[in-house]
Amino acid sequence: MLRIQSLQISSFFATLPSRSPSLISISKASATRLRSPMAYHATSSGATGKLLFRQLFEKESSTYTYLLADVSRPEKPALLIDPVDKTLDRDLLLIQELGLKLIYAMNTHVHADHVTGTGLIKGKVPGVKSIISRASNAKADLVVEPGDKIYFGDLFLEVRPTPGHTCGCVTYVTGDGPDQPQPRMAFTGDALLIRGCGRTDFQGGSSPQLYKSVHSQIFTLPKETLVYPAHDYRGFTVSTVGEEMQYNPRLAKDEETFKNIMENLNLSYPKMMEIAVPANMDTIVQDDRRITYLLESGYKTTLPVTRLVCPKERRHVRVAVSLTVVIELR
Ligand SMILES: N[C@@H](CCC(=O)N[C@@H](CSS)C(=O)NCC(=O)O)C(=O)O
Repeated sequence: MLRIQSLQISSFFATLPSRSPSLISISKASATRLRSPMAYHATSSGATGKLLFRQLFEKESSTYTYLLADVSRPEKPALLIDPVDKTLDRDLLLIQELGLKLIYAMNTHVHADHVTGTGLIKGKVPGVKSIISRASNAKADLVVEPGDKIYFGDLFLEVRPTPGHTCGCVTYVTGDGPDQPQPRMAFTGDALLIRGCGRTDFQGGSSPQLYKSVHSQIFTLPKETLVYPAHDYRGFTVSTVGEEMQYNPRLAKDEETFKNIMENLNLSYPKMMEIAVPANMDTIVQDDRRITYLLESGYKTTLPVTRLVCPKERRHVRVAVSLTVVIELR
């Protein structure tokens, strides 16, 4: 008699010495650039899309993750903006419960205060593509540039360059058109926070550049555009472009005053910075290679390998393995 028993282990972590090429060999995956904005578009349906939107919070780093999906499509294609490793299981459960198909895991920039959930997602949900800006110099499956459009179903996000907090910051803005959500929504990362903005004292930060970015790329959007930042430290959840143009205590000022404010913030460096920046730069691309592992029982199994975090200065490589073991019982 032949019985097939299938055992699914969705996330299994191993800490391995970095010099163990015999067990796991990890190649550098090359990022692919999507060449034309239309390259993201699955169909050219004229039907009005319907947006499902959720704002999710990670309290240790006060980070917002955003879930967007086109629920007018049968497969309900979805994306996450700025997922956090610590809250990833929560977010993936929500996606599963809502019957969505996650297609993109995107970052607005290389975060310094938390580790992105992108790599974990790729280990747990096959087929998801990671996205970050080319200017960030970080690794991802798809690197985007100003003007690119990222389609999920009939809806899309437009990529606007907003450097200044980091050199690679972008703002993702929902599409402009009759079949796109109104008012528009701007996912500003750390460029523009509610009544604040990202600091400019590391990671290629520059206060003149941030001032120019926000004024030229965000404050030129319709005033009713909703502003959804990557962080809030005071309990705000959403603002509008018009509100921030009027009341932002930093960016509503003239440029000289803004620079002066930014030079005198006196913030301590994020506690996670030394771990988060290298981990998030080295994102986290599913490696196509597979390893064959000889089990103690004598059975062989083949496992897909995901590089999770590999800060260059660290001695160990952490590897996430999504494992399905098929045991044949005779
Ligand atoms: N205390 C937090 C870090 C707080 C911080 O520096 N936040 C950044 C965004 S994350 S790099 C920032 O730009 N803040 C601007 C501000 O005005 O607060 C930690 O230790 O993680």
